[in-house]
Amino acid sequence: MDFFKYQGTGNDFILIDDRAKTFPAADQAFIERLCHRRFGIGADGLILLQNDPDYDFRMVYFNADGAEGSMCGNGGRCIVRFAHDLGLFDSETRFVAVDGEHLAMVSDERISLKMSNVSGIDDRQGLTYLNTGSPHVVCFVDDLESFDVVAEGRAIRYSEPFRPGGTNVNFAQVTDANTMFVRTYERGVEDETYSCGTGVTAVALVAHQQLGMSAPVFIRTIGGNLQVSFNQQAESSFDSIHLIGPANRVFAGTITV
Ligand SMILES: N[C@@H](CCC[C@H](N)C(=O)O)C(=O)O
Repeated sequence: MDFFKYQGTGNDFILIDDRAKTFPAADQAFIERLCHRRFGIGADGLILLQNDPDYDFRMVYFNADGAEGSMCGNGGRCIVRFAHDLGLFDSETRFVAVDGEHLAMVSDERISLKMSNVSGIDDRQGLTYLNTGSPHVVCFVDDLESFDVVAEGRAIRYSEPFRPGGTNVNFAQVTDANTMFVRTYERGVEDETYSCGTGVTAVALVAHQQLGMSAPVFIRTIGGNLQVSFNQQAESSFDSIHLIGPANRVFAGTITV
């Protein structure tokens, strides 16, 4: 079975062309092993590209723990680059994922992915929570470089307000009038990732609502730079949300296990 490794600002994924629908998608232990950084290929997640009668393709996402996940923004940008590399479309595409329809545009350097609309930014026991296709908490901190993202993120991820499903946790620091530095603890990876697309999208919307930042918000992550544009419909409702940044193939290989 052939696989392709892609990364989007350091969030890395195993991509499988599963248009024949032969991949063992129900085998959580197998997917977890493929994502394992020592016993497998190593990745934050695994993504299947499947046929769909109404779209250019269907995206099925699995977290590194092998369980099928919610929407993955960086994975969405990577599967768009993968589909373009496969010759499935020229410059614009329309695909379907767990949270519905997505449009995307490809340029040489960047992928612009239209995210699902967001309605509602909640306060859960003093923590800011919203869903951008995946659930996210957003916390503003002062010295993010030295912040213990894993310990602090894990504590929130498993805390009572977010049971039973948990949440991803983003820590953000203002670096200038329209730029944030963001680090993310990711549910289902159960570690800090180099970036999280639905996470930086959540941070951008909260930065607009609470700090007055205007679209597009520029986000620096450990893995690279992203941009989030959006339209605010009402107090905490947003549409025309686009996650913009690079996504590239790293290598290809064959699964023999
Ligand atoms: N890295 C992804 C988020 C993937 C899903 C997340 N781990 C979850 O389980 O909610 C992204 O780029 O959005």
